[in-house]
Amino acid sequence: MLLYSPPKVATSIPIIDIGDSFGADQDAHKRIALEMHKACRETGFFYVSNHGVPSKLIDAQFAAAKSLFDLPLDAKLKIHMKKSPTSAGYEPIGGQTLDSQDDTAEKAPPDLKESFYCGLEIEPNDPRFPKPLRPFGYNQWPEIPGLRDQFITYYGAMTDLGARILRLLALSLELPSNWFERFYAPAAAGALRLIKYPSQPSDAAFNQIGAGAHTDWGGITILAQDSVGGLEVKSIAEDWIKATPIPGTFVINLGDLMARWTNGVYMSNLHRVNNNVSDRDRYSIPFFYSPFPTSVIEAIPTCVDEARPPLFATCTAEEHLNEMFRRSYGYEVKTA
Ligand SMILES: O=C(O)CCC(=O)C(=O)O
Ligand SMILES: [Fe+2]
Repeated sequence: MLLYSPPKVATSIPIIDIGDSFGADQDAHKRIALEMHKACRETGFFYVSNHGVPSKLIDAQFAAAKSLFDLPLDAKLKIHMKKSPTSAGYEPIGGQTLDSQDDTAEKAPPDLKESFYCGLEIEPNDPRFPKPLRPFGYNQWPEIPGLRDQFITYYGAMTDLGARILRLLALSLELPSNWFERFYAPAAAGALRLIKYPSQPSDAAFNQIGAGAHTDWGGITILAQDSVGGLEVKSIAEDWIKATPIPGTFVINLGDLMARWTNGVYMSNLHRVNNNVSDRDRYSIPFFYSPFPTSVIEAIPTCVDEARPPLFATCTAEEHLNEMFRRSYGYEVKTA
């Protein structure tokens, strides 16, 4: 059983080298898992280095992002996410208010960002998806040569890395390394997102920033960010810590479903993006690696005991994600 002790105040986000997870030495896997365990209790954020994703592939994904956002607005609006039954596509500036998770709080202004989502590219008659299901298929691609192939390759690299990190997280919770796999079958729910944050204008509304404070909703997030900076993470002492860009790393953070699985032992932490420090646009590429929508999420055995009864009600992955989508976009996803 994992003994619950109060988390420490973190002043920085650790860099965890996961290179040894590619080798066979199980003790090395456990050492990495222990580092993750600490980070997940302190902030729910860590960087990974030696992750195995080629820098060329990441650079090409940023180039693809730039070419997409450089399209004229009318070309982007033709692939608006509201036109896809799985909400894959383009989100214009002001389309989402991430600081909206508390349904009862005063509404924050919408985010100063534009974005694009794609899900898993599927064949038309894939028996796993008889009806539209987020985030599977119904992707809308802009007319940019090679863009779809680039996305599919990057998406594949992200699902491989996501599965690797989940195996380490399972070890970090004293579970067999394949423990999470059943929840990611018959397919992992991976949502690949591109975001462009304009430099915040001086006439932005009070409290209007690139992305308002929010937690991520799903399993884990794998974030590639450019060199501009602006991502900030809440510490337990209620300070905001900068997740400064570090070349060769991804930022990993845990979503709400991981907090539910771990009965709150691991943190799904608040974060926000503030692009008021530079006069440059900022680009980022989050990949949300979540369980299959119908997976039932409840506290895992190593995180519950008499002194720490389950904190969250049981839910399906889809119920939680759809509710959070509704709060931040102001409409319901109409998938099966
Ligand atoms: O752009 C970033 O650095 C973070 C984006 C983010 O938090 C999100 O899309 O959930
Ligand atoms: Fe986020």
